[in-house]
Amino acid sequence: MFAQYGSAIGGLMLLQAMVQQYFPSALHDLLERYFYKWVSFLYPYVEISFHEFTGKYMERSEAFMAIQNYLTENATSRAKRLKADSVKDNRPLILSIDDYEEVADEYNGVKIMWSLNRIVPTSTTFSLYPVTQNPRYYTLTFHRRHRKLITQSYINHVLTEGKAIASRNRQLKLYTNDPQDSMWVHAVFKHPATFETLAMHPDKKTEIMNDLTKFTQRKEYYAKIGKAWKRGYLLYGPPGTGKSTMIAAMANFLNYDVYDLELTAVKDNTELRRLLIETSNKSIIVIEDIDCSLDFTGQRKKAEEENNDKDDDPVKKMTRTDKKSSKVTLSGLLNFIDGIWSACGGERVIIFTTNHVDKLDPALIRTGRMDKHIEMSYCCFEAFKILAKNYLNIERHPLFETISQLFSETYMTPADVAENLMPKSENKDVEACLRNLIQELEAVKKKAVEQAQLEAKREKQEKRLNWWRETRKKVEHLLKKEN
Ligand SMILES: Nc1ncnc2c1ncn2[C@@H]1O[C@H](COP(=O)(O)OP(=O)(O)OP(=O)(O)O)[C@@H](O)[C@H]1O
Ligand SMILES: [Mg+2]
Repeated sequence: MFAQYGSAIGGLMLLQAMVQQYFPSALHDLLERYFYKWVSFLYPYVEISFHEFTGKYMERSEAFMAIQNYLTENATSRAKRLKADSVKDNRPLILSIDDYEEVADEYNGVKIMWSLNRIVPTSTTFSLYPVTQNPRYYTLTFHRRHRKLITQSYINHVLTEGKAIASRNRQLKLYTNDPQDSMWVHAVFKHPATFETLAMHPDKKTEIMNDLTKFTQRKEYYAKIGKAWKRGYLLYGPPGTGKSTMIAAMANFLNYDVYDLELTAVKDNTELRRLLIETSNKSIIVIEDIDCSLDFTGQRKKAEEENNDKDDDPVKKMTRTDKKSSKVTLSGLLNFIDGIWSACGGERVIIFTTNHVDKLDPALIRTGRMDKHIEMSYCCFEAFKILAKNYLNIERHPLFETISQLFSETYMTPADVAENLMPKSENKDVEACLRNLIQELEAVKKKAVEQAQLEAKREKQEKRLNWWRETRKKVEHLLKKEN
């Protein structure tokens, strides 16, 4: 049908060229007007082009990329000529429709044609296009009676779907700020941690996952209340309880890039602002160990540091110098977090981690700044079961009862539990690993009991000493009185 219409249009084109050459201009204008009426009468199809490069500086068009993703996923199975794109990092081969190929799509029962074409230059001129080949463009063809549906709904559907596919398939990146030139440098982010493998009570895990999902779906809500589309998490807990693992699991869950911001490498607030502005949408900004990163606690810490200056330990000295040379302030950081992203739009998660939540300035952790405080604590039996599944591929075992009892009596970090569950040699079986853990748990429990006894003894001695001191004071007082 398209071919028949095409030859009819070709005939009309020839006629138009003859008219231009042989008829006077007044008549030629009149005929041209009718020409377009005939064309639209004979060819009831509407065509829309989406070019690969657009704008003054010929940037790659987002719409073009979204359409490419959409067609690759939805329509390539129906295309006859496909192009295989080279891929890195063992990712699956990407098949997209080849140049000058057409594919049909259907939307609400309406047939739509897509074709991929290239612009053929009329003369050899200097090209602004960043590729040596002729730039491509997609043409969308549909019957004019569906104009409203296509322009108001279908195109939007293709672009949204295409962007979602890109976000699903994109390679996550891990950025870190380079202390030399204070720029973000990145590597591919490939951390195997997921919420499934994270050892934590399932209820707590579900709560965090729901919180993240709700956040990603609330674009309109944040716009309505006039707040930046961001969410702040404070992860706190002893070393080895999975704070960094949780960040990786969040990044994999949300499919967000991670920006690991090393505050001690940031010179001043201006630099901090630039780094924060340069972060992309859909990203997690991480500031680890905030209590060690900066002089967050203000005056209280200064006094402490003056005392510490007498300390000659070279490592401690170096960290102190780092802290002093960085002029980033607590208020600067908080203002940026609140201010910049209100203007930047885009969804961002900011995560602070600390081992000592009690040492943080209340201004930093007050509600509104950090939306959710997550305690990463010692391993419980529920969390152990996840580690046992990860490391030993078991869901139950007769020794679980003993282990459950021990977890209710003592503390061990998930990192230590994981370490003890790991088979140390080839011939170690599941039971040997579990017995190894039991032995370690018992040793920790014994140590804790001994520690507690020692503490109790010390407390008792202290009390006795105090009683003697008091009594001596009283006796001395009485003797003085009598004299
Ligand atoms: N909750 C957990 N679930 C699964 N693995 C864990 C968990 N916690 C710790 N691990 C294991 O222990 C290792 C260390 O944990 P991680 O680095 O996440 O601890 P952390 O809380 O960030 O410690 P730090 O305070 O020292 O930075 C991880 O590589 C992981 O294998
Ligand atoms: Mg960590």
